[in-house]
Amino acid sequence: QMEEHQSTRSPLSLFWVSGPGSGKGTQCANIVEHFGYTHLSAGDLLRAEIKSGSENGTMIQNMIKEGKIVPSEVTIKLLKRAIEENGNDKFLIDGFPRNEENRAAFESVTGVQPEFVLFFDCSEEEMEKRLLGRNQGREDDNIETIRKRFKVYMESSLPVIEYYSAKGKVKKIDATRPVGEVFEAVKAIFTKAWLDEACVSSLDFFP
Ligand SMILES: Nc1ncnc2c1ncn2[C@@H]1O[C@H](COP(=O)(O)OP(=O)(O)OP(=O)(O)O)[C@@H](O)[C@H]1O
Ligand SMILES: Nc1ccn([C@H]2C[C@H](O)[C@@H](COP(=O)(O)O)O2)c(=O)n1
Ligand SMILES: [Mg+2]
Repeated sequence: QMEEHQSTRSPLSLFWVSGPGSGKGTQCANIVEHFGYTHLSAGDLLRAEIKSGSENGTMIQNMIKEGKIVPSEVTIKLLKRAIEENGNDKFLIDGFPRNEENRAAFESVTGVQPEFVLFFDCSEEEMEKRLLGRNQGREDDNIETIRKRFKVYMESSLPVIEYYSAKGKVKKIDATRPVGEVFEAVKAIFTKAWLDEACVSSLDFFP
């Protein structure tokens, strides 16, 4: 059982919840370079855990192959460690929260609420085409696993987007467009968020 609210730091975090193959990994380098966020992909952390030969490795590998969501306790421990080991105070957390359990557990363990939630809207047809053409040797880039991942996305991840949408926190981008156009839309959102933040700080300064 993880202790709650262990960390004294309260970094700014953004969640990035979108369908498999919608283009998150492709856009992250640009966001890191232009806006200074540290990109943390829950999927990458889980894959690294498999490679490291950890005791959970086989369980994680089997779940990823089946397109299932790994128990929150495991994923949050990895995210929390990555945040604590990093000196940055701005994190873009990709592929998380994937379901209601992920969301509620992260909140109760870290006490952190996302500033906003980035949502790449992309058709299933386009995402399937992209995943089948990805060619990065991922064990879940096969049509059987892809179909399972889409089902889990619809049933478990979309409700999380709806949850944040009701709180006015979702920034939606049409991700079906070419990479450059998607980045232009991303840039507009991050620039606005940056200006809003600067505005709040200057109000603090000149009350
Ligand atoms: N806007 C785009 N137009 C066409 N192809 C794209 C676009 N964005 C990404 N791709 C391609 O689609 C594939 C999947 O992209 P990427 O790995 O970035 O998706 P992802 O959202 O991170 O997926 P996952 O959730 O499975 O990690 C890659 O081969 C990438 O080159
Ligand atoms: N919060 C998460 C994130 C990812 N996973 C597992 C299940 C996913 O299908 C797989 C790949 O993730 P991706 O790289 O596509 O973001 O990793 C999870 O269980 N929980
Ligand atoms: Mg990815």
